[in-house]
Amino acid sequence: MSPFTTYQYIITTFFLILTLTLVLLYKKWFSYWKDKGLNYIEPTIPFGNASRFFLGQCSWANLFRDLYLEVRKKGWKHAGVYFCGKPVYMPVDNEIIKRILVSDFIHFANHGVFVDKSSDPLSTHIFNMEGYRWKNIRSKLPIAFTAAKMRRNVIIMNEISKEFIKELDKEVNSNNSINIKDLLSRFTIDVVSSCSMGMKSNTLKHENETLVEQSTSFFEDQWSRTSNILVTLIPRKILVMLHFKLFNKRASNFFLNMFKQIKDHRLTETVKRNDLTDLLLDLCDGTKEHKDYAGDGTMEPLSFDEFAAQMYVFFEAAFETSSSTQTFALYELGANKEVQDRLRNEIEEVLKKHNGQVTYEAVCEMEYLERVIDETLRKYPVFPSLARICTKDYVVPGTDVTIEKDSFVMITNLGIHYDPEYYPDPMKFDPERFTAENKAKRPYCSYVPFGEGPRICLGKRFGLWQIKIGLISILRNYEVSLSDKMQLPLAFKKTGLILRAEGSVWLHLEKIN
Ligand code: HEM
Repeated sequence: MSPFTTYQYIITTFFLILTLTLVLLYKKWFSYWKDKGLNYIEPTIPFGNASRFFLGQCSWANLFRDLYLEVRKKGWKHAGVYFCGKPVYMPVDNEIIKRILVSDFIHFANHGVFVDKSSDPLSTHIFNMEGYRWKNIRSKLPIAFTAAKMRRNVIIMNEISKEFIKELDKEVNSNNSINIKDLLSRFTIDVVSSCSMGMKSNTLKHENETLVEQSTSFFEDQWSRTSNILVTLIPRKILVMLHFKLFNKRASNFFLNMFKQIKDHRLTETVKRNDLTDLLLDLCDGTKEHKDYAGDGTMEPLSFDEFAAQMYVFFEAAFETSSSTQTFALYELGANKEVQDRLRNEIEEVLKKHNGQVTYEAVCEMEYLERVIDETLRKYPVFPSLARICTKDYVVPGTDVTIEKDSFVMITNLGIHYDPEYYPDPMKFDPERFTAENKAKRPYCSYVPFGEGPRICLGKRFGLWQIKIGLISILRNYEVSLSDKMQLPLAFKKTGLILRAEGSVWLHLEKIN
C-alpha cells in the first residue's frame, strides 16, 4: 500500500467515525422530548427545528412564531422543539403560558442571558440579573415611572418634539423620502437622555453623533444573531472560562465613561432631580440602609459597574423599542389612510378642548390613539420573544410532563399575536380589535407585547408615553404616505433578536397648514 493511500484511509476512517459519533449523539439529543412523552416537531440533523434560522432564511422571531403556529395547527397544548441539539419547551396553550409567566413564575424567574461581571461589566443589568439580586433591584425601580413623574416627563417630551418637528421640516423641504427610523431614534435618544439622565444629548441637532453610533451596539452585539446562538447553545461556565464578551470594547468604554461623568456631575449638584439617575445613585450610597425586597433584610449597595449597567439598559431599552414601534405605526398609517384620518381627527378634536396643548390629561382622552398603538404592538411586538429558564423542576399541570431545571422555555409573543384564534386575519392592521368589547373576548395573556408577570417590562408606561407624543407631533403636522422608495411588503430583518424592518421605512410627509 502506498503512503498516500494509507493517509486517505486514515482520513476516511476518521470522518466515518466522526459522522457516526455525531449521528449517534444527535439521535440521543433528539430523543429527549420523545422520552419525556411530549409531542415534538420532527427535527433534522444538524440544526434541529432551526434550519431556516441557521441558513439565514428567517429571523429568530419568525422561527419561533412559525413553530408556535405549527404546534397550534396540530391542536397540541405544548410541544418540544430543538434549537440545534438543544431541547426547547414551547407552550402554546393560554393557561400554560399564564402559569409560566405569572402564577408559577417561581419556577421560571430568569431570562437565562449570559452575565460575566469581570469581563463584561455592562452585562449586569436588570434584564440579565437573576434571583435575590434581581428581586431587590426590581423592587426599587418602579417609582421611577409613577404617574407624577410621567407628568413631568410629558413636559420634557413636548419640548423635544418641537425640535423634532423643526428637523422634520428641514428634511421634508429638501427630500421627497424620509428615512423615518433615523429621526425617530434621535427623538427617543434625546427624550430618554433628558428624562432619565438630565442630559441634553441634542442628537436631533446632530451634536452627538458618537452617542447615536454607539447606541446601536447593544442590539447589534449583545442581541445579535451570533451572540444569541452562542449564549443559547454553550453552557455559561464555558463562556466564562473563555472570557466571552457580549459587548464590544469601544461601546462598553464609551458608556462606562459617559455614566461616570453623569455620576460625578450629579454628586456636585445640590438640587435633587428625582429621576432614574438619582434613584440609582441613591442605591449606590453605602452610608444608607436599603431594605431588601421582602423588607426584612438589607440590600447591598450597587457598585459603579452595576449603576452603569442599569443606566445602560434603561437607555437602550427605551430608545430602540419606542422608535421602532413609532416607525411600524407610521408605516401602517401610511398604508391605511382611513385609520390615519380617523386618528388625526381624534387628536384635533381632543386638543381643541385643551387649547391646542398636548397635556397629560389631553393624551389620556385619546382612545383611538391607544387602539392604534395596541394594534401596532400586536402586529409588531418589537421585543418578540419571552424566553425563560426553568429554575426548578416543574410538572406541567394536568400532564405527566416534567420540565427539568435549566431547560430553555420559549414563549413567543409574536406567535401569540399572529394566532388566528385570537386575531382572525392576523396580517390585517385593524385597531378595532382593541375596543373594550373585543379585548374582553380574548383570554388573559393573548396580548403580551410587554411580557407579563413579575418580569413584565419596567418601562412600559414611559415607552407608551414617548410613542404617543412622537405620533401626535407627526400627525398634527403632516399627512403621511409610503414613499415610492419603500420596499413592499415590509419584512423583518433576519439578524438580531428584536423586530426591525429590513431596509429602511421610507415615508413621504406633506405639511398640513
Ligand atoms: C414599545 C416599547 C417597549 C416594549 C414593546 C418593551 C418590551 C419588553 C419586553 C417584552 C420585556 C421582557 C418581558 C418578559 O420577559 O416578560 C421587557 C423588559 C424590560 N424592559 Fe421593556 N419594552 C419597551 C420599552 C421599554 C422602555 C421605554 C424601558 C425603559 C424606560 C424598558 C425597560 C425594560 C427593562 C428594564 C426590562 C427588564 C425587566 C426585568 O427583567 O425585570 N422597556 N420589555
